[in-house]
Amino acid sequence: MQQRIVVKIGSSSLTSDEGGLTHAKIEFFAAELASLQQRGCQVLLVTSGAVAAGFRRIGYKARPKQLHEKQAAASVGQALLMQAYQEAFARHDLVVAQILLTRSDFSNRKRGHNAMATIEELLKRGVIPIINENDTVSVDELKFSENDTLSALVANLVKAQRLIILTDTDGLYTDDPRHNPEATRIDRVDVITGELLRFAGGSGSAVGTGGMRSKIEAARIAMRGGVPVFVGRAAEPGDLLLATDGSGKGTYFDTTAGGLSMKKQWVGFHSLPQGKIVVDRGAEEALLSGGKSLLPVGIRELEGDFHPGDVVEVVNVDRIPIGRGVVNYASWQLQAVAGLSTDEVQRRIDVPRIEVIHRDEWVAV
Ligand SMILES: Nc1ncnc2c1ncn2[C@@H]1O[C@H](COP(=O)(O)OP(=O)(O)O)[C@@H](O)[C@H]1O
Ligand SMILES: N[C@@H](CCC(=O)OP(=O)(O)O)C(=O)O
Repeated sequence: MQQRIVVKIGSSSLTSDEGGLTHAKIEFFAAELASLQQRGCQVLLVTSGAVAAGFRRIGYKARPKQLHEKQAAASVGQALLMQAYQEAFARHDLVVAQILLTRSDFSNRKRGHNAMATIEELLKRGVIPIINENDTVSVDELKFSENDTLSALVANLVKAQRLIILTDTDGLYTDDPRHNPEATRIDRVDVITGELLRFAGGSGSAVGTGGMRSKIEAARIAMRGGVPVFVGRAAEPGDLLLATDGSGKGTYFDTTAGGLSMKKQWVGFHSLPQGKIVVDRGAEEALLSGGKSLLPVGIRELEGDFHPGDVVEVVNVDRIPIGRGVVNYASWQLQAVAGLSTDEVQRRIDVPRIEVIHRDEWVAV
């Protein structure tokens, strides 16, 4: 089977801090991706840069902050970005396709399936799908904002053999290397720990948004989907091939397990939770360490109006999210039996399954 590689390029690698595309960089990356394709890989590109490419053209002095301003800048910049990619890839006889996605395209299974079918067809025909968030229609509370998360969801969706996140630093350091010259690079990560997350700060440039923090979060999503990740830099010709082969300038996040099933990935990362359930310490332990299902007895409170089959977020008594799952109860039913023993629940209401969330439909975060 052909190797399938998703490459994500951040705004900081494509544009200048003052705004506007750096065409030499686009040409460099197009050549790098073309060499990967020539080697027989199927290549998908997740690109940022629409806002950064467009803001100066429409009169903003710096990257705008308000949502409607960013959307206006993105709608101008996205066209400029695609034009630049189209011209750069044409020099390598490659055709590109524009795919703009929102979070709801992943949460709605039919739309996700359609996007997937389109991408498969494009790959079959040797076309390079170029994916960005559909910035002009994304609403604030559901926005990806940075494209790191989007690239991880895409990598999981297409079952990529590797996700390569290219940025302006050569990997994850023990502190932001722009501010701390003593920081040292971490070459390999097997498990994403709290300490690792504390190393990672926000964006170091005037055009990037997520910083290293969102790259680690994205790596976590991809690793759970069974996709190994590289985060680093490609600055010299051949760097992308090196990154693909395991000797790139950056940090490798490895996976050992085969990854979650598509159903569990949907529950854990794509779905939009319709409510929230607060569980006590015993239930938290049963879900996280005991491999058990969630029963009504462990429920403290709930929020939201949900129905059987919806996904809800589960939080502990400190309100820290611990996972998500598919509920077997409507919120009004659960309200009536929260905290009660199984016998008591069965005396009071008639539900087809006693588990509030079955362990097969539960994903820890
Ligand atoms: N621990 C860290 N290691 C490496 N880079 C870090 C770290 N913490 C913060 N950063 C910053 O993250 C930046 C890359 O993120 P970002 O600006 O969002 O790039 P992109 O536009 O490529 O997504 C780096 O330039 C760096 O300043
Ligand atoms: N969709 C947006 C992404 C915004 C952004 O800055 O992302 P990133 O550079 O990946 O942190 C754009 O194209 O401008």
